[in-house]
Amino acid sequence: MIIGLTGGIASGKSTIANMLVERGALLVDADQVAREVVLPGEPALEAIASTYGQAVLEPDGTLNRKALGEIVFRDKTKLTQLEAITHPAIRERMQQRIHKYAEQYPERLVVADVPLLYETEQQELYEGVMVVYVPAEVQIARLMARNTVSEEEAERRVSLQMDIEQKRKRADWVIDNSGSLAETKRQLDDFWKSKCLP
Ligand SMILES: CC(C)(COP(=O)(O)OP(=O)(O)OC[C@H]1O[C@@H](n2cnc3c(N)ncnc32)[C@H](O)[C@@H]1O)[C@@H](O)C(=O)NCCC(=O)NCCS
Ligand SMILES: Nc1ncnc2c1ncn2[C@@H]1O[C@H](COP(=O)(O)OP(=O)(O)OP(=O)(O)O)[C@@H](O)[C@H]1O
Repeated sequence: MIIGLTGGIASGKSTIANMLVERGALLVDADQVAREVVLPGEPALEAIASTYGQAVLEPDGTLNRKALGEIVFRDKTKLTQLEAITHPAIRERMQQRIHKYAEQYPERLVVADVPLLYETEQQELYEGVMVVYVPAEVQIARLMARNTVSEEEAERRVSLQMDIEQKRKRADWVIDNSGSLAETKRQLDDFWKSKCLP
């Protein structure tokens, strides 16, 4: 079984993905793949440097993610431009990895953590989509704490994605992560049992 895992920024996707891996799922993480396609030598990194300038590179030639984030999260046009550079390569690698896992381990759950799954209309690629839900104000508070950004910056990053209430409505399974981690784990146990996973 191959499922998509999504939610809003800082809603807890990685936290939930790790819990599913502890239970035996195999994970393919779009944020991780997004990091791989911009490693030195990759065509996407060259395109980024020529589009945004040398200031988005570290002295050793790797991507300065914070600098690029500050440019693109401030300007939707620039973010769309970055997505046009990176998304085709991310999507291709994700699909290769997902199908390799599914063929190699047909009895196991394969989870694709894709933050922009609904924004990029990828729901049809999966047998179902699990949405990690927290209200927007919790998202903003957790984002401020994790990334040490201002409330204004956190609100802006949240507003660049589809509203989390919309994602919740489209979900096949909703995990409410606004309570304790133990409560979240209990919901995942119920999901695991309902799918008769080993
Ligand atoms: C701008 C970049 C360099 C900032 O890197 P940084 O290390 O600070 O953040 P990180 O990659 O860990 O992303 C954190 C979160 O930001 C959000 N986010 C990332 N990219 C986007 C985007 N294009 N649109 C909206 N939200 C986004 C996601 O919720 C993601 O989980 C990076 O996010 C990036 O390369 N984004 C473009 C590729 C992309 O769309 N990735 C999303 C997964 S497909
Ligand atoms: N139930 C919870 N209670 C308190 N804090 C939590 C809970 N779940 C996650 N967190 C914290 O909230 C922050 C966001 O969680 P996480 O990094 O898993 O989100 P994410 O959806 O993967 O984020 P991103 O979209 O930015 O990749 C982290 O600092 C995490 O430790």
